[in-house]
Amino acid sequence: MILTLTLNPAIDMSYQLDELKIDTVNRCDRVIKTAGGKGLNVTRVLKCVSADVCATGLLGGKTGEFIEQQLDQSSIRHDFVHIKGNTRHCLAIMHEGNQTEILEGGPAIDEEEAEAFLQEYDRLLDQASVVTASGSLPKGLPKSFYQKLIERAKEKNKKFLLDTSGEALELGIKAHPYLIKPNQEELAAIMGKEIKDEADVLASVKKLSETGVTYVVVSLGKDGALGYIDGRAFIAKPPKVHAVNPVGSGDSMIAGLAYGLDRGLSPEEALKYGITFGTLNATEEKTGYVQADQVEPFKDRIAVRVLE
Ligand SMILES: Nc1ncnc2c1ncn2[C@@H]1O[C@H](COP(=O)(O)OP(=O)(O)OP(=O)(O)O)[C@@H](O)[C@H]1O
Ligand SMILES: O=P(O)(O)OC[C@@]1(O)O[C@H](CO)[C@@H](O)[C@@H]1O
Repeated sequence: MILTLTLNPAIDMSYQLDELKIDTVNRCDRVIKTAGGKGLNVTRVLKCVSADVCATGLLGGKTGEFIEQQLDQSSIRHDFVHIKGNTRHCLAIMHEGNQTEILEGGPAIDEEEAEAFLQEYDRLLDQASVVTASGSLPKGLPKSFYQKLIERAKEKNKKFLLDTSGEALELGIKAHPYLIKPNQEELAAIMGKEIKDEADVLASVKKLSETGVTYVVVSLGKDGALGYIDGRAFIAKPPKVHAVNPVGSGDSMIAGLAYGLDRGLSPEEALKYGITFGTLNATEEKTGYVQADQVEPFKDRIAVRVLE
């Protein structure tokens, strides 16, 4: 079973506008509301391909109820800890080929809620083979929270895939997760330097792997991704597609990596699933969605180039 963690979920509101006008009224007829937050996007994509997946995290208020209803309607297994605060909304405005996002900070978590989550996590961990942890940490949880979750997963020999940024990522790396997936911008932030080309990416992933992360994947948007494991580097590139809504493509990539690793596939094959899910998601209007029948034919078209 793949266990997905969403500690700061959201109702994602996606608005499609021909033009975003500033300092005036914009009216929108094309609105999609989704049970979101990065980990729930991962979950939904895994459900699209009928993977054995369970979603957990922290949810509260009417917004939390809406998310649970959506998960029930999609027959997605979930086991969230209920909190006193209200789960947040996040806005993504698609306009003139751009993606403008406004993300609420979300509710604050108290000590009792954090402890309740840890107990639930330990119980679910026993049933999982792969764990994905995605997104920002809500207020109230220490920045070392993912680090703690990784340590617990490692004690039980579970593969932990961490997709976050900033201090939560830096501290998480100290616990040696199985996989991290920064994009180019996040990589530059962790390394504290500009990442201009493939050589910079390669030098950075080597440094990161020396810190004890087993598998480093750097996602490169429409150019695919670079993977580094056991001293081997490879770039996987998807064929060109018409992108409609790339929101959640990084999350879909995590879903594909988890899907491949859960099935015991090689890191290269798992990355091909990652790119397949990421790219197919970008071609859909819905966030965190792929069409199952497109997966295998698309995966066969992904080119992998070994760098060293
Ligand atoms: N515009 C696009 N066209 C085609 N494929 C895309 C596009 N954007 C993303 N992808 C696919 O999704 C994967 C992950 O995307 P990206 O590198 O943008 O991750 P990310 O920055 O974490 O994404 P996000 O935070 O928007 O979910 C890419 O490796 C690629 O396969
Ligand atoms: O605030 P976070 O947790 O970093 O990001 C939240 C978020 O922007 O990420 C997803 C897209 O990847 C959206 O579904 C969601 O709203």
